[in-house]
Amino acid sequence: MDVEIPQALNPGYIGDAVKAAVGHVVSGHAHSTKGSSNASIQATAKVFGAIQGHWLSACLGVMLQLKVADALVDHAASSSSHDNAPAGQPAAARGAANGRGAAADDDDSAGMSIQQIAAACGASSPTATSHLYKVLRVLAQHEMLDELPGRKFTPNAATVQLVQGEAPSLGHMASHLINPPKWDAWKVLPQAVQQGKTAFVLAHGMDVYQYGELPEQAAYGEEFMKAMSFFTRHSLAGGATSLKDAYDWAGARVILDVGGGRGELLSSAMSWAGPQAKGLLLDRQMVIDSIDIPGMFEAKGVAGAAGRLTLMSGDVRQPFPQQAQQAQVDALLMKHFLSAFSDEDCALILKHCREVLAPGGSILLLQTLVPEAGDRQHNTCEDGVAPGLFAIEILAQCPGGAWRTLSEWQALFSAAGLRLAGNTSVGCNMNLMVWKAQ
Ligand SMILES: C[S@@+](CC[C@H](N)C(=O)[O-])C[C@H]1O[C@@H](n2cnc3c(N)ncnc32)[C@H](O)[C@@H]1O
Repeated sequence: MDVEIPQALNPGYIGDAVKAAVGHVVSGHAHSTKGSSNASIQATAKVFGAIQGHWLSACLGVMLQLKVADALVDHAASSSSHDNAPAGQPAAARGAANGRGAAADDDDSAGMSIQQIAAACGASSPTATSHLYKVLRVLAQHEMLDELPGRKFTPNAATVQLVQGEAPSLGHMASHLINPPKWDAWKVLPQAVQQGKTAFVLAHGMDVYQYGELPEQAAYGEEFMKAMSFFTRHSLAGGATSLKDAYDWAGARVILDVGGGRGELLSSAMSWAGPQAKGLLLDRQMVIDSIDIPGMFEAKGVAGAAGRLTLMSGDVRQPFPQQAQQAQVDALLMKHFLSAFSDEDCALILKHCREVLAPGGSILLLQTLVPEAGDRQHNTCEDGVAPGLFAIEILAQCPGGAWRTLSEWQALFSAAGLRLAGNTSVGCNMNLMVWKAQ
């Protein structure tokens, strides 16, 4: 049924006086036409969208830091276990299934009241509860959770993903990306751009990896690693072609993952390559020390992983360790890794990569591609990742780094004597680029 919205309440309604004023400001003429005023309103809407994106991110930061998603999902799970609803079914869905409606106010299981949430999040003074309510209300308007009548909230599909538990999740990724140390960097972005510096270094006096190695930032470092493990698994999900099908893994006897994190990708590659494959992983010492071989490799069916795996610590700007030099690598993986380095460092790293490749071996570059200039169709990936914005996130954190366009990668690789032998979209935001010696 169509409902007529009174003009005064309709945000799309703009009175004639306002139209005239906007037309005057934009065109410099008092006699604005309808077309020009609409165009200017649309342009204004884009600017407000950009401004408000920053505020929405700050509100999401509140939800993450106060662990609101964890409280809501825990509450829904414990409510579910108290009645005969199917296990794991959220309270709201259960209310609907019972025929009482999800918004049953008197039913403690139909969502959590703002007072309960505030108490669980350490924000229980009346003013804090009122602040939190307003933040959660706007997050509900943006579908991060659902609001019910009576200032109650229930988890939805996004809330469930924002839980920051033991297993790597979108919650860890979101918290990592919008946590205070990163905000410090965004605050000084204008100066960093003007001075050609790295914003994170300007804000903290060190790069993001050095920061994560500080003993007092252990939780930050751990969250970063969980965020990366989540993003690897996520980026390769969905899409028309899977990474498993996009490459002849059976032909890879030796696989090296450079900057491979905790082995999320290498363990999958080894499981696809079969029981004869050997794996090597190169990363920083603190990452190598945190790798759980049974939990990551054996769990994915890489039988006898400990005997087939070589874990190496080192800095990729130095020649790779001896074990890699002797390995004759068939498939050298780099996922969301090379993008952290400047063009000069990339040239050095590619030289080191070439030194360990077997004749005929391939470099498998897995990156989210920034669209080429003028290509507006690929501004946003299927999962909402905007590669051009992520490019700035990396630019702000990693000296000289940025996500790049295909032609920018081609320039770097061809200068290193490598040619593009294949480029396939794999997963929801990822391309597999295969490079071979020219
Ligand atoms: C963005 S993460 C990507 C990890 C993994 N490839 C993935 O996609 O999940 C970058 C990785 O590079 C490692 N790294 C950063 N600088 C490095 C360096 N100079 N030498 C070796 N590893 C480095 C980090 O420890 C981290 O594990």
